[in-house]
Amino acid sequence: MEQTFIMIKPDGVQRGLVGEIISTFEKKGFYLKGMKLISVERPFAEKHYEDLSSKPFFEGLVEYIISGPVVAMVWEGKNVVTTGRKIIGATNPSASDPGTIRGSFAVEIGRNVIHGSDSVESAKKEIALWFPNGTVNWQSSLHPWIYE
Ligand SMILES: Nc1ncnc2c1ncn2[C@@H]1O[C@H](COP(=O)(O)OP(=O)(O)OP(=O)(O)O)[C@@H](O)[C@H]1O
Repeated sequence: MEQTFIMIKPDGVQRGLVGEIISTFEKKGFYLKGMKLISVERPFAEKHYEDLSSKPFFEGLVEYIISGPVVAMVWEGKNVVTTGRKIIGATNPSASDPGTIRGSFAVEIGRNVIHGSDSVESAKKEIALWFPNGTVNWQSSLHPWIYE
C-alpha cells in the first residue's frame, strides 16, 4: 500500500504537538510503519530539502530544521500522500484551511509545524533517506474495519 513521509518539525516537537499529530493520522485510519525522534545535522537537512537549494529562504529553512529534534514517520494507507497533504494543510498557515494541522496550530510559513511528501515519488526518496534500514512490517488488526 502507498506510504508517505511525515516529519513533525522542531516547533511541533517543542510545542507539544507530537501526540495530537500522531493521533490525527491514527484516527483517520492510516498505519504507522516507522517513527523516530532525531536531531539532524546540517548536511542531512540540506539533502532533504535539496530541491529548494536555490530559494532565498533555503538557509533559514535548514537552520529551522536543525534547531531541535524532529519526529520522522512513515504512514501507510490508500492515497496517504494526497490525503496526508490535505490533513497537513497549505504550506502558508495563513492559507491553510481551519481544521488542518497548519490551519489549527501554525501562523507563519517558516514555523509551519509539519512536513509531508508531495508525491509518491518524493515519498519513496524521503523514506529511503530517513529510514535507510527500512520500516516496520506489521498489519493492523483493524484493517477490515477501515477498508472494504
Ligand atoms: N517563502 C518562504 N519563506 C520561508 N519559508 C518557506 C517559504 N516557502 C517555503 N518555506 C518553508 O520551506 C518548506 C518547504 O517548502 P515547500 O514549497 O516544499 O512547501 P511544502 O511542500 O508545503 O512544505 P514541506 O516540504 O515542509 O511539507 C515549507 O514547509 C516552509 O517551512
